[in-house]
Amino acid sequence: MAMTQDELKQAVARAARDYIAANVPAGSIIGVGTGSTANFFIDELAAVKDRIAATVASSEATKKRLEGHGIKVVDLNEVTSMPVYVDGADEITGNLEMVKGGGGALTREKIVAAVAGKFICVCDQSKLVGTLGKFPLPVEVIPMARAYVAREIEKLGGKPKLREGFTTDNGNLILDVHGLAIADPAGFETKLNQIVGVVTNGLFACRGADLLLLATPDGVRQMGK
Ligand SMILES: O=C(CO)[C@H](O)[C@H](O)COP(=O)(O)O
Repeated sequence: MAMTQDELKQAVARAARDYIAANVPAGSIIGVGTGSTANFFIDELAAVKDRIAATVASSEATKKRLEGHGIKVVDLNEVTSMPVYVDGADEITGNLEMVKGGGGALTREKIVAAVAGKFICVCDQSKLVGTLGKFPLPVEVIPMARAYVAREIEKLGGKPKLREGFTTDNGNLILDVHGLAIADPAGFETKLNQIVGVVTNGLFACRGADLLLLATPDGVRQMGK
């Protein structure tokens, strides 16, 4: 019988847990992402929680779920060394460039990932794409800059749509940018960051993932290292 998407997410979450148990020194601090795949990972991490010192959460939702399992969560400012950050993605290429932020946690995700030695992306095979941009690209904006940023994004060829009724953990808004086919992810990431009022965009290409664990019906494939 074909595996469901949730079964694939569960399988990749287990593979990430096993990777940590085998490769990350005992007593490490682990960065943890946001979303449904990250949630499966959190549930798996609970089984090896005695091996890790603590975690850093990329959202309030993740913090709540980690603490629900009795896993310690610390403030990123207390952390100087974090070997790995584990998170999902909305899209990822074979070069391990990603679109993230479907759950709206992109800014904290990018910050926690920046501190980590290695970004481990956990996905089911539906997320692997040739070109990024079919999934609307989330851009977090300061509320007073919303209309200006939207006009500037239109000049770059995107169609921004305000995520209605949504406020980020940082008190900002999300514009989801439709109609993109992103040929140069790192260049476009940098260009969007130049627009005044943009806090973060959901392209993770200047710093992409280091290792992709990709769940397929034939098992979990590894790309990168
Ligand atoms: O970037 C994210 C949240 O901001 C998630 O990693 C991304 O949306 C993937 O989520 P899921 O695992 O639920 O498909």
